[in-house]
Amino acid sequence: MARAPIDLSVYLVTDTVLCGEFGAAATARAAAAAGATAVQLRDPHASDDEMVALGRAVIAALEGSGVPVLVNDRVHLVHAIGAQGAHIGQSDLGVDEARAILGEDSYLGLSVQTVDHVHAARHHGESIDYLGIGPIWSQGTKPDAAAPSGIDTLERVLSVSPWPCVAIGGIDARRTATVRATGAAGVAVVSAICGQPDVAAATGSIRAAWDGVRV
Ligand SMILES: Cc1ncc(COP(=O)(O)OP(=O)(O)O)c(N)n1
Ligand SMILES: Cc1ncsc1CCOP(=O)(O)O
Ligand SMILES: [Mg+2]
Repeated sequence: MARAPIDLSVYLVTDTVLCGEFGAAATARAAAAAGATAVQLRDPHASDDEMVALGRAVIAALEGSGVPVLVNDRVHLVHAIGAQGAHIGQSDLGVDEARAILGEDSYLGLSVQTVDHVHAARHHGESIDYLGIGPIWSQGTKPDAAAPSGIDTLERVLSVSPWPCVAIGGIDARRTATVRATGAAGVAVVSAICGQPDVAAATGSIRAAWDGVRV
């Protein structure tokens, strides 16, 4: 297994609708320039063809940045897009199936909501690169998400996880410092970046909060 560790500190998850006319590709580029370290392409409403076109546009926009792109759910599109990995959840295809599609060189993230989910995934070992935990706080981006779990659940999952963990759900610059204090590897953010009037400034404030810089 030759995958380099992935920097998850400021992890942008795109939302095509929220990004609006500015677009997911321009959002990814502006966010990367302002300190986002990873991008997840997430669009539950897009067809596969639309997802491939969007993904290629995001990859092109990020060229030279070194920021990896991971595809939400649609693992079968990762290679067509030229992405660096995928993110799956408890209701998606399984880790073994995803890893078989991806091969050994691509990143794979898994969503968990509970400590039991971590224990159930433990045998996958190095097939998984990181966990996404959430929603931690109330959020309006994913209507079918579980109820917010609170920071206590994040701390409990962190205490048993053999993988780096990112928190997701209701995270903005103010809450980023709270997440960092738990020992998480990063914050995954949708609406605090996508559709913001100044994407670079919004990302920069999250970056600064993660880095502990007072602004
Ligand atoms: C980083 C990160 N963490 C969690 C999720 C949620 O994944 P999932 O539960 O599979 O829900 P969908 O995003 O697929 O609707 C995520 N996407 N990213
Ligand atoms: C994709 C996802 N998974 C759990 S919550 C969520 C959406 C988080 O969106 P926001 O960052 O706008 O709260
Ligand atoms: Mg999913």
